[in-house]
Amino acid sequence: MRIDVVSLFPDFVAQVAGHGVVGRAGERGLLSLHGWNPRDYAEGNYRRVDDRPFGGGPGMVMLIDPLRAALAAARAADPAPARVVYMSPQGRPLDQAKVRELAGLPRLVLLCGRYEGVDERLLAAEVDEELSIGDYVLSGGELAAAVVVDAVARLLPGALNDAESAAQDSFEAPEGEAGGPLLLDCPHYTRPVEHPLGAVPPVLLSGNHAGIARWRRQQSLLRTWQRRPDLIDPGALSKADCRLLDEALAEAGL
Ligand SMILES: c1cc(-c2cnc[nH]2)ccn1
Repeated sequence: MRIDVVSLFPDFVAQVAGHGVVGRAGERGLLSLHGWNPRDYAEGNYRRVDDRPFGGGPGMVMLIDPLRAALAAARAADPAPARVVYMSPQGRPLDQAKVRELAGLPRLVLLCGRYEGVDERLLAAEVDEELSIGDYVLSGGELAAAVVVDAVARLLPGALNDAESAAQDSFEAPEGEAGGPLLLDCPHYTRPVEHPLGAVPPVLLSGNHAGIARWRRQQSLLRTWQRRPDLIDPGALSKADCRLLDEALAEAGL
């Protein structure tokens, strides 16, 4: 998979590409990451990339032409069709389903804005979709683009080792449970068994794999119910999950 990032801060791309799962995906030939700086396509002595907003108001707006030229250069760098995504608070919230969709594409171009944003005419003409990583304003789209790059890289076949894959799966709908709820992860524990901060739940020390799987599922259901009830459609829960959740709620006195 190829990801091109259009940004006024190209070293940002190198930072993301050089570490962890993204770096390893690059080393394994699973992902190539490229940066394109609109300032390289800006004209005039000052190579302007922004200007004052029509209608007045604070801040600056990114100009159409440098962005358009950088996008054209990115598109032309590879024959595969590219999905152009603008990282913006006005975008659709990013979720794991969208990450899975993006990870299945041959190419992705991530457009990062700065200042007050980008001239709307560029967005209308060049952008396929806008994505938000949350309801807050950042200094620019680069950190949001890094989130997309990391989340997508983790889903590329061969990017994760076995332990990492297992951890990743805990956030995915379990295989074979089509439409099963996306649940929050269960609690995790490691040595020591006894600690001033508390003990490890005995079931995890029991060696009873079925019992451990049941406890983990129940904890995920309970945690999701308590922290992100929006992720659970009670009518869509399996009978087994309903029983587990009811039991956990009763035990918790909820
Ligand atoms: C995506 C992008 C942004 C953002 C871009 N520029 C300022 N904030 C915020 C949230 N999700």
